[in-house]
Amino acid sequence: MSDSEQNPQVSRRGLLGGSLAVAASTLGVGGTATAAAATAHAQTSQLNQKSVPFWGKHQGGILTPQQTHTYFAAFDLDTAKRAELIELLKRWTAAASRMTRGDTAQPLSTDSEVAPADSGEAVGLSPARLTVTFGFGPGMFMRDGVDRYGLASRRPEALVDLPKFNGDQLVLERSGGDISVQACSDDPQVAFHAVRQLAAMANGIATLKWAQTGFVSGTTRNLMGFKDGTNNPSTKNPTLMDERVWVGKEGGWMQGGSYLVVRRIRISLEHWDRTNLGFQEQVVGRHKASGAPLGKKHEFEPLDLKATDADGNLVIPDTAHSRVASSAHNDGALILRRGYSYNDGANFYAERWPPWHQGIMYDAGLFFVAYQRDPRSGFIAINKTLSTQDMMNQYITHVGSGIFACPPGTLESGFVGASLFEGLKS
Ligand SMILES: C=CC1=C(C)c2cc3[nH]c(cc4nc(cc5[nH]c(cc1n2)c(C)c5CCC(=O)O)C(CCC(=O)O)=C4C)c(C)c3C=C
Ligand SMILES: [Fe+2]
Repeated sequence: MSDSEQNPQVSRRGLLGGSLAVAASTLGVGGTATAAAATAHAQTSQLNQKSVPFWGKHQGGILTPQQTHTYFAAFDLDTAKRAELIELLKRWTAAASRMTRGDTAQPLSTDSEVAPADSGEAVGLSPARLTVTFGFGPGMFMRDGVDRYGLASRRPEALVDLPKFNGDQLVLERSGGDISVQACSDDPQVAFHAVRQLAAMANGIATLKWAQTGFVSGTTRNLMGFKDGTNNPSTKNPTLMDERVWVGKEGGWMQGGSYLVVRRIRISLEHWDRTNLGFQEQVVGRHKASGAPLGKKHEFEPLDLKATDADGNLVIPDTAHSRVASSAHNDGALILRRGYSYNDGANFYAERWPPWHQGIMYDAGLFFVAYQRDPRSGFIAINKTLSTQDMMNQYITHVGSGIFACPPGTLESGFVGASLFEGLKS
């Protein structure tokens, strides 16, 4: 978390919006209802106008309370020159710091003979808690056996290539990437704007490989209708975050950073929606309405993995998702999940076997996002178990994937990832 992240500041535009709203309520002409509405508006504005500081010990967007929208992008590097890569990271740092405080990506000129340095769709909008989180994929260190930037010796041991998991149906066009950029904001237009500007500024050095949008509701229910994220480790516990999310001294230049694993997981909503409520709850291991573990009343009660019913059967089935993913079932593995639902429309399908069904299938599911100190004892350990034991596998398919080393946060004098290049011979 950036140092001042727990105390987000109201941006310049936020102050303006808030004070205008307060002024409206003071001038209030229509009695209490109008005043109350204006106050409510002022409060909403205050909330939406908040900006999350960009500079700090850790990158924003990891422990930041989850924003409602994401625009994730993976880039491939085209340049063969380290200096150009560094130049890109410097440009991106400056632009991201500007945009997170509600500014344009680059200063605008009034010269009508040149294309605007910012596309402009976020002008006048609040940053809405925009964070931009950068990560480095394996291809930054070595691609096709070539050490393009003299960085191979700096590839962290923990940045492994993800193994193929049981049931994976990964699409290359939605997987991998040399650099990841994840913009999160409470305003989807702001999130897209941020990535769009960074992509434009990368011209000639890096190109967009794939992108994914996502959303989450205030109730935190995913597209299966279940509360998601309940049993996440608490981001309010700094000792736990240091143990499980932030890379420690062992990581060298990555100290203070974190490893990101993303998976585009398609959910067969048509199949799920025809599944009885009772079986849905068995699959997840939790009650649908309350989010409580099976056999319990409240969402945040701990899972009792040993509990049995009157017939001696496990209350939380041995293949229920919550059990199979739990720390207790995975040698203590723990990750910080920050996933988003995605909805990319619907596709026509035609089966080529009797009785030759045709129809429309949603392309929707979960854009799974997880941060951890070490993916080998985090995502990989848990997903090895899930991919072979989870009852939910009847309904989900992993179709996209990526792993990235997200460097520590940046000081105002530096740039994102600066520690990676320290002490390198030119
Ligand atoms: C490898 C890690 C995980 C993948 C992949 C994954 C996919 C996935 N999960 C849901 C919905 C839920 N997951 C829940 C809990 C949960 N999931 C994981 C890990 C992965 N999930 C963990 C570590 C946990 C916590 C387990 C525990 O200790 O209790 C839940 C229950 C509520 C919660 O705690 O968040 C839901 C619901 C979907 C739909 C999905 C793929 C599409
Ligand atoms: Fe899960």
